[in-house]
Amino acid sequence: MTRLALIAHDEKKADLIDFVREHETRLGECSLVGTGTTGKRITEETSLTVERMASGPLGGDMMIGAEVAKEALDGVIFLRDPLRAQPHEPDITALLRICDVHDTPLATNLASAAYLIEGV
Ligand SMILES: O=C(CO)COP(=O)(O)O
Repeated sequence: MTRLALIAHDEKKADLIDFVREHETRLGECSLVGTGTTGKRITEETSLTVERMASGPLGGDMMIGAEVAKEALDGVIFLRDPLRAQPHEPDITALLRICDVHDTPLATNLASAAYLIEGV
């Protein structure tokens, strides 16, 4: 089964929830993991269940990165907030980097996320 990570910064969480609702059928065929707050909100606000890692600022991005390093993920959708600095920026950069190291599909905006879920 396709295993996907879903992550969004606070300003992008509503967009990700709308995306999940719009693509519920396709995403329902996948196993989903996410950072803490993102996973909680998707689980509460959509029909899908997300396995939750720690919250991003507490190491959640690194936990997702470890899954990528183990090649245990088929893709990562990470809606970053491009307009605000994050306290855990090094963790975010590390996650993006490890996706490139393992050639793991990574979408950081909604348009590319739509392509990603059709392609994985
Ligand atoms: O900060 C995040 C990703 O860098 C997301 O973490 P949360 O889903 O816990 O808000």
